[in-house]
Amino acid sequence: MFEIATALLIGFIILLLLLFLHARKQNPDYFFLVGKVVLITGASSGIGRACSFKFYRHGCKVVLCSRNKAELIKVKESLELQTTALGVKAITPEVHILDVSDISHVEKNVQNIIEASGGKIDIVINNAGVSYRGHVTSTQLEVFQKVMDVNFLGQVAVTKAVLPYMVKSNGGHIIGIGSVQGKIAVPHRAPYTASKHACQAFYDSLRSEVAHNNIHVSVVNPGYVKTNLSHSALTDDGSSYGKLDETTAKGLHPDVIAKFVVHSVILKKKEIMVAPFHHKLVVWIRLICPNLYFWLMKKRTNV
Ligand SMILES: NC(=O)C1=CN([C@@H]2O[C@H](COP(=O)(O)OP(=O)(O)OC[C@H]3O[C@@H](n4cnc5c(N)ncnc54)[C@H](OP(=O)(O)O)[C@@H]3O)[C@@H](O)[C@H]2O)C=CC1
Ligand SMILES: CCCCCCCCCCCCCCCC(=O)OCC(=O)COP(=O)(O)O
Repeated sequence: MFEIATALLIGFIILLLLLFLHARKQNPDYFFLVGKVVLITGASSGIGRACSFKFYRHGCKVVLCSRNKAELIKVKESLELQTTALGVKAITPEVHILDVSDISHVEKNVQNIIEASGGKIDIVINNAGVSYRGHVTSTQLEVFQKVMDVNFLGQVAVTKAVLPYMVKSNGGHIIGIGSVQGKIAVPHRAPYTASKHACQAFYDSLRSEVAHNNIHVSVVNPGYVKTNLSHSALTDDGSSYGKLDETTAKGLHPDVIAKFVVHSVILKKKEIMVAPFHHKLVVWIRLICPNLYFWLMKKRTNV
């Protein structure tokens, strides 16, 4: 009887210890971010803009990049009206024009941006992206090329530009903003979902290559988010779709995604999916029961 009670007590103490260690691991240390240099692509709108606010408020130096300088300046001005969290000193944001689809120049352009911001880079948020609405049969090949350039090769080129700096300083964090569509393909999104699947594979491959350099790689996969994404989506002939889809309008607030991006850095998460339960279920169905997934997707197809 005495031995059983002792064994139960020891078991209970071990359980408490494990719970304590787990809670410590999950407890975000926001001070970790203070003074870090964070480069954000697509910072003029939506998720990128929301990330700029979160990292700025945590005391980071945010380097805001996109093609639209006027919009970036507006983001910078709004940031400067903010107070920082944790009572830390704010660092003036920087604004730089960067077109991630200008593939042959992106590496050099990003290196110039890093040098102009002090020659140091701690965190990169590869967020710039464009979506698509159309049918494969009627879509010009140039549209596939454009979506892949912005969403995939753009992220690869920015990553390649920052890696030498991170290797040299023996640390860094690269975050790819993917999508649920990097896990499952849906109809009428062929180039978009292909680009997001490519990114997922790229980061999964890169993660193990750079781990020994103390460089962390996270992929954040959102479901629908209320941004301009459907508006600027490309169509079959390369023109913009120009509409706010109902799915987008009813999507999550970009701040929610930005909060998970911050957590992915602080908690060094390899992958986070920020989506409703039924989206996560379809990802599992694709793995476990592919024929059910094929049937579900056929039902979603407008022909
Ligand atoms: N909204 C959603 O439902 C979801 C979005 N995502 C992903 O989130 C990311 C951000 O999109 P989101 O905020 O929703 O959409 P927005 O359209 O609001 O923002 C897209 C951003 O990307 C920038 N961008 C587009 N093309 C280029 C380019 N060639 N070079 C540089 N920047 C570019 C735009 O800046 P500018 O025009 O100033 O250059 C803009 O800042 C994308 O990767 C998207 O795939 C993932 C899942 C769901
Ligand atoms: C047996 C039970 C099955 C439950 C079935 C539910 C069926 C729902 C299908 C859901 C498909 C998931 C789509 C997810 C799409 C998504 O969230 O993508 C995020 C984006 O990147 C959005 O970009 P877009 O340009 O497509 O707006």
